[in-house]
Amino acid sequence: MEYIKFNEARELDLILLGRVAIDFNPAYNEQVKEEFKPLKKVHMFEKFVGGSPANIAVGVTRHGMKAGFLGKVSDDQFGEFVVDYFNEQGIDTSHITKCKNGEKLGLTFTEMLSSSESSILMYRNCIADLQLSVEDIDEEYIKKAKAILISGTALAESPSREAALKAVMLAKRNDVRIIFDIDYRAYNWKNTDELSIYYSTVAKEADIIMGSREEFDLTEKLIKPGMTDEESAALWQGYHAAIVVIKHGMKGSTAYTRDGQSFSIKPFPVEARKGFGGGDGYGSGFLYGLYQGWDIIDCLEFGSAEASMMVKSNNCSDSLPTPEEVHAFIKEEKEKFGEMIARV
Ligand SMILES: Nc1ncnc2c1ncn2[C@@H]1O[C@H](COP(=O)(O)OP(=O)(O)OP(=O)(O)O)[C@@H](O)[C@H]1O
Ligand SMILES: O=C(O)C[C@@H](O)[C@H](O)C(=O)CO
Repeated sequence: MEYIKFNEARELDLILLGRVAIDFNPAYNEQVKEEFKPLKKVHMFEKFVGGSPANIAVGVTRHGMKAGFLGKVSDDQFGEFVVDYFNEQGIDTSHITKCKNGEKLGLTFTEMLSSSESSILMYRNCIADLQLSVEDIDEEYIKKAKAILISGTALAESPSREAALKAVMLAKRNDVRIIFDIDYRAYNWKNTDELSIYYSTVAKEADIIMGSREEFDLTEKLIKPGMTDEESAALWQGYHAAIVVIKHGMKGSTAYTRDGQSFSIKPFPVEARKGFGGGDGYGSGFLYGLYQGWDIIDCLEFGSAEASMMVKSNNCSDSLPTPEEVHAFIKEEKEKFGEMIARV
């Protein structure tokens, strides 16, 4: 069954809007094998593009999809690094602009303490990505896409908040599907009422909503707190959502479709290096499957496999796999643990 229809005539599969940053992760390669350790003890870092929508842009592009990015970068070498990296990947950068008042890209230092403990130290003063403004949102560009993905981080502050809302409105009137990745990052928000106001505004317009249970709770705070997953899915499907994906970390995740069905998947067991990046692998893989017209359970399995591959890796962007690599990973895991390893 087809749950969502994309306008196939469109040149871009997906435009992603929002956060791009620089990740500094403890170096890990054959020459420099840094083990798990507190951040203060780390001597060498590797630099990567980071930020959830940026990572998903890389992920879907690795899968052969045509993506564009709508965002703001710093007018310095880190900004150039992002644009160069995106260009090398084949992401359309025509609508990435430079900040004019010295705002800087966020710097994220990841602490990897053990396979179940990781955290980030974030430098986000005078931040570039939240400078995206309504002038940057061009209707002609939005019209080129089958879908737009809004990262919830973009709603944290003006002027990015209005830019994201404008993009949603223009998508709506131009037959562009809206994907809302709630992408809650506490460091961006002043209070949870604001968060519920803006998240729910976009969720009401979205065709696909993806988030963790905690993220749905935050979104629903001013509507009806304490809902079950089934109640949340029904609420958003009462607006526009055709698919609502609710994640419960290691317990697994479920996609609720508008015809009242639900499909669940568990993570593939791996030795994780960090918790970050799982959601971006999941989103890239799930969306790829959806664009291929796969059954929802296959999209979920692919997303879950890609998530497991990403938590195992040392970064959230550069290691994003090709479809062949994800298929090979799934095959290997099934040979080891059985056909139903991730399926519920
Ligand atoms: N330790 C792990 N082992 C295997 N898979 C994992 C692990 N941690 C997370 N995942 C996978 O990653 C998915 C997304 O993880 P999580 O719920 O933490 O999302 P998130 O907070 O959106 O992640 P991100 O930091 O990338 O935004 C999970 O649903 C699961 O499939
Ligand atoms: O920005 C973060 O919260 C973590 C980043 O290191 C990472 O690139 C990411 O965005 C994961 O979703």
